[in-house]
Amino acid sequence: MHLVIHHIRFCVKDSVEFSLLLRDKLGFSLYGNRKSNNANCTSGIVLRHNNITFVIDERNHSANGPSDHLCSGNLSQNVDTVCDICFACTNIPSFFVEHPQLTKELVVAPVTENHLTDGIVSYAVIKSPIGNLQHTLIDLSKFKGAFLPGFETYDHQSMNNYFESIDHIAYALNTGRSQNVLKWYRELLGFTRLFINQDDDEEDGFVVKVGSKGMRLKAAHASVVDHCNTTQDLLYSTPKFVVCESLNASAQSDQIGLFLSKHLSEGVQHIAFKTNDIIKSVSHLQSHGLNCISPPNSYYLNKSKSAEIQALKFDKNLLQSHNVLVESHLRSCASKSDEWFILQCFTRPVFPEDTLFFEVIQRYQTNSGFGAGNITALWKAVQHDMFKKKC
Ligand SMILES: O=C(O)C(=O)Cc1ccc(O)cc1
Repeated sequence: MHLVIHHIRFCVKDSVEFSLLLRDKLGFSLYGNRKSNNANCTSGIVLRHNNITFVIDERNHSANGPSDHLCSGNLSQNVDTVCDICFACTNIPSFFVEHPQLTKELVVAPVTENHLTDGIVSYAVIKSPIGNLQHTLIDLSKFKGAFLPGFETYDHQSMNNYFESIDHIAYALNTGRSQNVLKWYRELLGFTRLFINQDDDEEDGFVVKVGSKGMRLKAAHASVVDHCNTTQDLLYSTPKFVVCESLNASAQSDQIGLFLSKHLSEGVQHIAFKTNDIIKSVSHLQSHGLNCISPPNSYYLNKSKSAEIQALKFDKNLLQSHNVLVESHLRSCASKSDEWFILQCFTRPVFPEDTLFFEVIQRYQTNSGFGAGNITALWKAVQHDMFKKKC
């Protein structure tokens, strides 16, 4: 099954406030709203930024949204959170036939076909293996309407261009759970393992260890189809997940443990936006008051990092003032084809519970992996940032 992320749905206490943050600080535009008979309804705000679409719903314990489950529901959340990652795909009925393991308990809404004036929409909703998160599968190949049935859309000329698409989504998991979560995505949605970098071991994943603390990371991506033109196209729109677990099951003293205790379950820890000009993107965040995490002081002072930055012909001061991390592989001679670099910057958490954060990533000649050095630097920076209040 070929999957593309259609939208990500959030469930928050105050949808207007979170939408304002996304609009003012991250440059999202208002694209639509869920139609409602209630004039005061603030749920179902649709925001767009290039190829990224978010739907913002409000937490609600008494009513769980319209009963048809079409990109709604799962609102009974105790904290602000990502509650649904919706995949556009085709052939949903055969997906269910091929996966008899999808028992009733795992299906939130069975395959439903809606015949509308704008065409036909088929969808189903399944529970993901992760905490409070569900996946909507939606087939819009026979739908000619704007966004989705049940939503009204607006013209949005003021489209910003700070981010192009979603590069990857990271999940925070309980210790020991990565293998089962990846197995679920492999067996049900046909994901394949993606190696984080050359130090990633098939079984053990990529381990970051600083002192007695650390985390284990593994990654996977959805299968790619062969009707795209280039490998670039293939990975561009393909969902990619990174799963992260603490090395220490009882730790609340690390960022994964702290996420789990504040989020009250496993869930989406960060969403990475791809850009082709990280300085422009981060300048926008900074000038609109969305702070990014500063790497440790020693990061830019390190001699080999300075040499790496110089070899890439980047301005070290500019990178430092924008809190941008750098990782590269440059060949000094012969073929330039295996040169690559990754530039990354991470925002502070955006929810009141200090859970979800965003990442901005710029890639050159690498579509998938993550630099070992950048991950370790981020781990140190986040540890410092999250726990300095407690010191
Ligand atoms: O580098 C990335 O973008 C990753 O996704 C890896 C990662 C995952 C979780 C962390 O807390 C820090 C880094």
